[in-house]
Order: sequence, then C-alpha cells, then structure tokens
Amino acid sequence: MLKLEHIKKTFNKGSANEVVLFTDLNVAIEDGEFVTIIGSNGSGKSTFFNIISGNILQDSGKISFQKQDISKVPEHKRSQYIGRVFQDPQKGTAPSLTILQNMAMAYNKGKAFGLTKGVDRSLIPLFKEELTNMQLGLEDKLEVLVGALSGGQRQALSLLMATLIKPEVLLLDEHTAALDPKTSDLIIHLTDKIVKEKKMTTIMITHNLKHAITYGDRLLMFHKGDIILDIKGEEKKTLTVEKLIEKFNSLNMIDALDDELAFSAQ
Ligand SMILES: Nc1ncnc2c1ncn2[C@@H]1O[C@H](COP(=O)(O)OP(=O)(O)OP(=O)(O)O)[C@@H](O)[C@H]1O
Repeated sequence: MLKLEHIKKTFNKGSANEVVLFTDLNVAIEDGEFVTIIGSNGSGKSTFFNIISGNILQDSGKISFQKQDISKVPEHKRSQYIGRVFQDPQKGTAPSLTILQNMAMAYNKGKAFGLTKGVDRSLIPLFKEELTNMQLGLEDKLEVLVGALSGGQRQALSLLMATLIKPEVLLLDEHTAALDPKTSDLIIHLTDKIVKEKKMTTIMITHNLKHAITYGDRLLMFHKGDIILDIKGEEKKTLTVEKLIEKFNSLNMIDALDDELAFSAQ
C-alpha cells in the first residue's frame, strides 16, 4: 500500500508568490489498484506525483510504501520501484539512441550500464516480443533512432520502457495529453492492457473525463489541494459522464470542473 498522511506543502513560503497547496492531504492506494485522477488546473495533481516520486519534498507529513517510511528517501532511490511517464513524448526516451538501445537502457534500469560495449543481443527476442504486443510495427524498427518516431510511437515506447521491468507503482502524468485524439485513445488502450497484464499499482492523471471514467477502478478528483471526490468499487464500475456531472451538481461542485475537463466529456 502507498499511503500519504497529513501532507502539507506550501511553495515560496513567506514571499508575495506564496502558494499554500496541501494543508492536510491524506490518501491510501491499495496494491494493484488503478486510480485515475482529474482536477482543474493548479489543483495539485502534478505536485501529488512529485511528492510521491520524491522530486519535491513535502513540508511535513508521512509517505509510506509497503509499511516503510519513505518520506525522506531521495528520488533516485524511489525510482527503483516507482516508474513515471510524462506528458512530453520527448521525456522518458533518448532521441539520439535507437529503439534497441533505449529498450536495453530500460531493461538495465538501476544497474551500472554503458552502451560502449553494445547491447546484449540475446535480449532482442524479448524486446521484439514486447514491441510486437504494442501492435505499432516498432518490432521491425529496432535500429531506428527514437528521435525519428512520431509522438504517439515515442509515447508508446516510453510506456513500454517504464514498465519493461515492472515498477511497483506506475505514475502516468497526463501521458496522452500531447497526442491527437486518435493516438491518445490508442495509447490509453495500450496503457490499460499493460496495467492489467502486469497487475501494476497505477495512478494516472488525465484531463480527459471519458478516459478517467472508462479506465481504472478508482477515480479521485483534486480541487484546490484537496481530494474532493473518491469514487471506487461498484460506483466506479457503473460511472458515466452524466452520473459524474449529476454528482458535481448535487454536491454544488460544478465549479471544480474547468472548461477543459467539461469539454473532454462531450
Ligand atoms: N515548483 C513550484 N514552485 C512554485 N509553485 C509551484 C511549484 N509546483 C507547483 N506550484 C504551484 O502549485 C499549484 C499546483 O500546481 P500543480 O502543477 O500541482 O497543479 P496541477 O493540478 O498539476 O495543474 P495542471 O493541470 O495545470 O498541470 C499551482 O498553483 C502551481 O503554480
């Protein structure tokens, strides 16, 4: 279980630019859970990920993973069990290296590894199999430079690389947002397939309300540094855009739905 307790975070404390974001954030994510996160701009979604990954430190509060206190564990150590895919297809892959070299890098994550001696060729069948599963034809492009791939192909590769050695927690930070709608649907479908196959604890931030409702088994909504909705179980399984909007209305929270989110529901 990944647990955040009483997290507080203020940026630029004491200055004119002070942002009091989290005053008492509490959430527990079960092993194997696939959680989708929505929320208006600036509601704290990315900061939530930054605090989980150790990219920024909370001011106070506790983060524990499998009952171990990881509140002060540095990011590079947490990255051994926490994988992350970003919105920008440029991140997460090395453009000047081939697909094969990128896959080898991902395979050797956390180990002392250099490309000077070349890639262990015995791994090629495994890499080909993984790439074939994605159905993007990348298995025939092992020697192609990643910089020459389309945004969608590159994001699919980022996803594959982040999960090649199964992380215990996978953070997806709007990883389909920079893609056109068709490619975005393809990548989200692929994501769901990989998450289910590998049974990974996964948290996905999305600005696409339909994706947040369709995928995953729990939905959290952030608003001004608080989690204002937590929908799981049967309620999540049978959730529709209409039901969610009804819920916002009944809780007088329709303001929490910004234009981008509302638009994505159409
Ligand atoms: N490193 C930082 N320094 C100063 N302020 C920050 C920093 N990171 C985040 N903030 C502020 O904290 C608030 C929450 O930002 P965050 O990026 O977590 O929101 P978000 O929900 O991910 O938004 P978006 O949907 O726009 O990506 C914003 O007001 C932002 O300006």
